[in-house]
Amino acid sequence: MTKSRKLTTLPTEFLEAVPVMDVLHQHGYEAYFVGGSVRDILLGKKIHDVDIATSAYPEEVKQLFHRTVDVGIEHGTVLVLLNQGEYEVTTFRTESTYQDFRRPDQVTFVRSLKEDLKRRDFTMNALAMDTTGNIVDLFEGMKDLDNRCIKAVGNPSERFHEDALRMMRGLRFASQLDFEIEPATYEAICEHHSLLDKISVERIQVEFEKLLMGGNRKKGLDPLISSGCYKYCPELADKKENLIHLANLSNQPFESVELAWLVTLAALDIQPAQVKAFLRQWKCSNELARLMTQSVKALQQRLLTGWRLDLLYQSGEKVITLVETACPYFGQPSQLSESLLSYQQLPIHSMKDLAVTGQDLLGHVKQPPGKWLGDMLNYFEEEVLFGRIENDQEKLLQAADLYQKGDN
Ligand SMILES: Nc1ccn([C@@H]2O[C@H](COP(=O)(O)OP(=O)(O)OP(=O)(O)O)[C@@H](O)[C@H]2O)c(=O)n1
Repeated sequence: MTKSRKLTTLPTEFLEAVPVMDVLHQHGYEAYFVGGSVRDILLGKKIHDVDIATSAYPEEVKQLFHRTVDVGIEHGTVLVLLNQGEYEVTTFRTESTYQDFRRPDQVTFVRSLKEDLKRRDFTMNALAMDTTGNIVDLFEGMKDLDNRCIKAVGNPSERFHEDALRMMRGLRFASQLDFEIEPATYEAICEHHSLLDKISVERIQVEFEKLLMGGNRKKGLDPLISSGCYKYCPELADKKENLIHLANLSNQPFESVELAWLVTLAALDIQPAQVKAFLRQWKCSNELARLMTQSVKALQQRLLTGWRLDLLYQSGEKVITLVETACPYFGQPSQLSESLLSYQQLPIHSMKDLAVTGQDLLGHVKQPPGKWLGDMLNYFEEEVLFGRIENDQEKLLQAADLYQKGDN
């Protein structure tokens, strides 16, 4: 497929954007599809959004369309609203000086497609496609796609000095696309990994998660470790051995980001009490941190001794499902349906399921509300869960009398 220099049929995502490009053409400007969508369509993958690059300057783009939004005008990007769609149109540009290794210090708008493609990270990302499906391939991107190879455009050191994140992007593409990193590009990553020091955690996190979620994770993790890039990922600098362990687990793709983090945290031997601090360094959400704290704890126990009743109860279906799905990565078969059944068969699933409420107890015991009430409910919760008292109102009220007498 990638041998062809022309796509015979354009998918809808591209066709819908053609009217935008037609307007640009009618006014004498060039316009092409560029970036990830061109790469992905040539690989037969699903397209997210299409990016359009043009020789028109941002102000010129804005004059041609009734409805536009300045989404990143300093970098040349204007959002064009046409018919029912929204299209990012970016002026051809060069990015000359990158003093902070992050963002181009100086964007220069140019009229030449070649100049624009030449500043892009990898040859497979430096392809352009016109509205008829013709591929413009100035840097042998098609050959590299065919060879399943990630190769920097031009001099890799220059590309990584321009934006150090590109090294992490290269590793994540290796995992996502199941591609090899070309030797000179890999060597430059080894040489320049410390430039990642300047990159924000948020951007590294995005690439790391994509790497974990890729179809061939090992292909991204191995060079992440061997190149030294891992040292610039939060909290991983002294985790080389654990990362190797992670890379050598089953390479079965993760079906969710939560599962990816759970297996990663367990392989890295992060203890439940450390999970929150660890994920905070990664700028992950508090919600994920809470879920992972519970899940790491439950996974440890599941792998060691199997589920305990109280842990099933505290975990709930979401954590049980995650943990069971993680088990095969650590050499234990998943017992998802059995564990969910055990959970469903618990006598209660929360305190709300108790056959008595706080109000019932207040009415029965005839004591002003106080700490005793919470203690009693906690006691009943445990007794009912472990089957020592039946979840029946009458039985619980009798038990309340005994409890009051200190007879529990
Ligand atoms: N650090 C970067 C980021 C992006 N690009 C260029 O900008 C395009 C669009 O970038 P982006 O949307 O971030 O990534 P994609 O390559 O489209 O991949 P994906 O959508 O899978 O993240 C890339 O293809 C590449 O040509 C680049 O050269 N250097």
